[in-house]
Amino acid sequence: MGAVTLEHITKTYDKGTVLAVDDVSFSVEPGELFGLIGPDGAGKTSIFRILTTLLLADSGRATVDGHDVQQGYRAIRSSVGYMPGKFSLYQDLTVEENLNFFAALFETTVAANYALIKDIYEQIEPFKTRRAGKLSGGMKQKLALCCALIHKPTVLFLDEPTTGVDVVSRKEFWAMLKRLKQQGITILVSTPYMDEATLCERIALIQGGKILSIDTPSNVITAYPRKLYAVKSDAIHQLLNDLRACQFVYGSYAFGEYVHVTFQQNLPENEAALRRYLTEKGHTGLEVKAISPTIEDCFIDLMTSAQPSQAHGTVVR
Ligand SMILES: Nc1ncnc2c1ncn2[C@@H]1O[C@H](COP(=O)(O)OP(=O)(O)OP(=O)(O)O)[C@@H](O)[C@H]1O
Repeated sequence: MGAVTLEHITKTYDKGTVLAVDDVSFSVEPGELFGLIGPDGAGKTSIFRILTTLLLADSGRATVDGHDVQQGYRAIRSSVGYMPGKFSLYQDLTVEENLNFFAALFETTVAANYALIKDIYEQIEPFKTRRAGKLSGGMKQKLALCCALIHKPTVLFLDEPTTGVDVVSRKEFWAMLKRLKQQGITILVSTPYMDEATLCERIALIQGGKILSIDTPSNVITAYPRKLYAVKSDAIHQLLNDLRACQFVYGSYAFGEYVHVTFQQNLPENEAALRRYLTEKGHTGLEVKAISPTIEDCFIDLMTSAQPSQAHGTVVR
């Protein structure tokens, strides 16, 4: 049995008018580092709250560590670690006091489980007498992770742990997760950052409460069904408009300094035809090159397959 299983979980809010989680099923294997990847409002927090027994699903069944989220909620609460998306520690308590508090809550001590948090705690130890509210984003995140780990959980739920954290701290954080995984902890992590997807062993891409794909990041990329091009010209806004109006273009969206473009059909003559079309439209400084898709491109393709009207979206990085 998976360390975490969801079968047809559905969750609505506001008397059924807001569908937050739509018939979601997946399982996470013991010891796996599994990512739930999707934009704001996709349903990630709702799923985490259901799995950590803080929220009841409308329908479906879910288990964590073999315990049903409804009948076995006590067992789940004592065996999982949860780091919510919003900073949830006591701002007025010091680093040390927060840690001791969470240890006491689980009837253990910091000393008893120090080995598990040592690597992470050593980085914030110089600030152990500082109030949590006065820590930087990266340090708050490390303290929250220590508190989530202090009772040696078997499954760790991390809801958007790197949101609002600087790039260096994000990198360090993922390195910490890898080390935790090596200790046999199952980790379910959510993130809106598509580039973090490749750091997970398997990912579920989620949008509008629905799972679009579940696989390893490399399989998700291999399954990308189209040839993808990066296009640039001196007039990027005009370029977006012209691509949108082009009959043989399927999708186009801004991606950094380029526009990513796919075609209605994967034909060898597409590239030359696009160059001709854009030159006739008066574009200068034109660059058209075939590229490999990223997870973000895969996400956009899966999303537009579900809703073709969104083929010409705008992604700003
Ligand atoms: N308590 C609530 N009442 C009404 N609607 C809610 C509530 N909580 C979440 N929602 C709605 O449910 C949908 C899914 O929200 P959820 O927080 O689960 O997504 P998320 O992927 O975690 O996004 P975010 O990072 O923005 O929290 C959104 O449309 C959200 O507005």
